[in-house]
Amino acid sequence: MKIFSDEQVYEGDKFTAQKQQITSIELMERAGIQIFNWLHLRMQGAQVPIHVFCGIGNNGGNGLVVARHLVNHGYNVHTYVVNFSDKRTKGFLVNYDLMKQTQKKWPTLIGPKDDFPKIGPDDIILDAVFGVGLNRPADDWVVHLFQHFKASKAFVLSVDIPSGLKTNAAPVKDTDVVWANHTLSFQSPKLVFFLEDTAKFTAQWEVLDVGIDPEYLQKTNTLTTLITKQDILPVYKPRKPFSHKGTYGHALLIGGSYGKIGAVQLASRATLVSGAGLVTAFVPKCGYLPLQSSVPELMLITDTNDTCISNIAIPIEPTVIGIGVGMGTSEETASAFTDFLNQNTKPLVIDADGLNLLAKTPALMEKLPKYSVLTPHAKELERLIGKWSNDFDKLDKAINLSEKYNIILVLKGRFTLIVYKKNLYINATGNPGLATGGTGDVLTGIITGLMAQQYEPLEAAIFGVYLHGKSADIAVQDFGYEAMTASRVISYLPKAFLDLFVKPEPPKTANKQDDKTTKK
Ligand SMILES: NC(=O)C1=CN([C@@H]2O[C@H](COP(=O)(O)OP(=O)(O)OC[C@H]3O[C@@H](n4cnc5c(N)ncnc54)[C@H](OP(=O)(O)O)[C@@H]3O)[C@@H](O)[C@H]2O)[C@H](O)CC1
Ligand SMILES: [K+]
Repeated sequence: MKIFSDEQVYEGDKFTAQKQQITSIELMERAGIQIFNWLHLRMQGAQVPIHVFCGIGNNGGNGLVVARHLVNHGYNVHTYVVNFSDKRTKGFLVNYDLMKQTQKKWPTLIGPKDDFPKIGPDDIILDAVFGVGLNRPADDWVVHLFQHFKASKAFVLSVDIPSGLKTNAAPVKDTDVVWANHTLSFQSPKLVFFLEDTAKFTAQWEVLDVGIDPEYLQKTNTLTTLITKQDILPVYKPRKPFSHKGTYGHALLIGGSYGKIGAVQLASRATLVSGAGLVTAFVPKCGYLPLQSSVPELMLITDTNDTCISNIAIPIEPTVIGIGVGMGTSEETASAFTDFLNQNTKPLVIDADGLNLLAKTPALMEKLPKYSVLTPHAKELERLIGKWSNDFDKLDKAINLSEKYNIILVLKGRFTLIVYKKNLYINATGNPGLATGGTGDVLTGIITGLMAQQYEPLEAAIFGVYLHGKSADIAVQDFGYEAMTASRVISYLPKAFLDLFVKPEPPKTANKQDDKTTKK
C-alpha cells in the first residue's frame, strides 16, 4: 500500500478535481461524509455530546462538514473554531457559512484568552484542528487546548492525523500533540503511525477512501510503502512442476560458537522451510553432532576450531551466504570474518555478530557486495550508525548508510522497516510474541532461503519479514504471546505461505431474506 507524501496528497486533490470536473469543496464534502458515516454507523443517533474542534484550514473544513451532517441528523453537537489564524481557507469559509445556515448560529470561536468548553469523560471530541498543513509549532494556548482534550478523558477521534503531529518530523514534546483514540486517515496511513516515538499518538487508525482519482493513485510512485499481501503476491515465485533441488539454490549459513549452535540450527531450519533447494551450514567442530542429528536435511562443513569459527574455507559454490548468527566476536573469528569478506563474491545476508564485527571495523563495510542485506536490531543498528535523536534522525542515518554502501537494511522492531536508499517499506505483521531469543536467527534463515531461490535481495527482505511476522501472527492464535518460541515461528511458516492464497472473506450480507431472493 502506497504511503503518499503531503505534496502528493495535495497534487492528488488537484488531479482529481481536474479529471473528475469537481471542485475542491466537493472533495472536502466527500471526505467529510465518509467521517460522518463512520460515526453515524457506530452511534446510531445516540445523544452523547460530540465536541467538534475545527481549525481554520481544510482540516477544519472537514470538521465543519462532519458537524453539519451530525446536526442534520439530530446529534448533540457543539462546534468550535480554534481561531489560531486569520488566514482561513476557501474550504473552511464555505463550510463555515453552511454551518451558520444549518444551525442558525455561528460556531463558537475560541481564541487565546477564552475559556475552554467543559468536556465530560463520556463525551466525544472530533479533532479537526490541524491536518497535514501544520508547518510550525502551535501556539501555547492551542497546545493547552490539546492538553484539555487529554485531561477530559473523552474519546478523541482525529481527522486525518492527530493535530500537532507532522507526517515527516518528530514533535518536540509529547504534549504538543493531540492523543487520539482513533484516527481516520485520508487515502493512506501516515508513516508516523508506525514509528516508535509517534505511534502512541493514535491508539488505532483506519484509512478512509476520500475518492482521489484511481489513475493518480496508480501512476504515482511513493518512497514509502506499507507491505500488504497485495504487495507480496506479485513478487511470489510459484514452484515449477519440472524442477529439482538445484532449481531452488544452495544456501550456506556461517555461524555458531560453543553454546550458540542453536542459532545456526534455527536459521538453517528456517532456510529449509522457506524453500531453499539445498542448505549447508559452516560451523565450529562442536556444532557437527548436534546439527547433524537434529536437522537431517542439513549438510555440514566444520571449521578446524572446536569452539569458534577461525578460518572460513568453503569447498562449495553457494547461491547466497547468511553469516553471523551465534558466531561470537572473538579475535580468531574477527580475523576469519575479515578474510572471508576480502575474498567473498557471493550475495550476503548479515546478522548478529556479523553486524557487530562490521561495527567494530567499519572499513569492512567497503567489502560488502552490492545489495547485501543487513538485519540489525536496535542495539546492533546503534553500533553501526551511532545514536539517533528521534525516529526521523534514525531513518536519515540508515538511508545514508544504505546509499553509501548500496545495501539493504532491515531495521527489526514492532514495525520492521526495510530501508533501501530513500525507499522505505513498513512491515505490519508480527506481534510481541516475537520478543524472544532466536526469532532473529529465524528471520536471517528465511531471507537467506528466499535469496537462494532467486528472489532479488530487496524482495527477499520484504517477503521475509512479512512471512516471519505472519507466521507469528498465526502461531499466536495457538500459543499466545508468552509461549511463542523461535522454533514455533518456523513450525508456522508453512501456514504463513498458505495464507498468501487465502482470499479475504466476502462481506456478510446484512439481510438474509435478500440473499434467498437472489438465489431463486
Ligand atoms: N486528499 C486528502 O487527503 C484531502 C484532505 N483534506 C484535508 O485537508 C487537510 C490539509 O489542509 P490544509 O488547509 O492544507 O492544512 P491544515 O488544515 O492542516 O492547516 C491550515 C493552515 O494552518 C496554518 N498553520 C500551520 N501550522 C500552524 C501553526 N502551528 N499555527 C498556526 N497556523 C498554522 C497553515 O497556513 P499558513 O499559511 O499560516 O502557513 C496551514 O495551511 C488534510 O489534513 C485533510 O484534513 C481535504 O479536505 C480534501 C482531501
Ligand atoms: K486533525
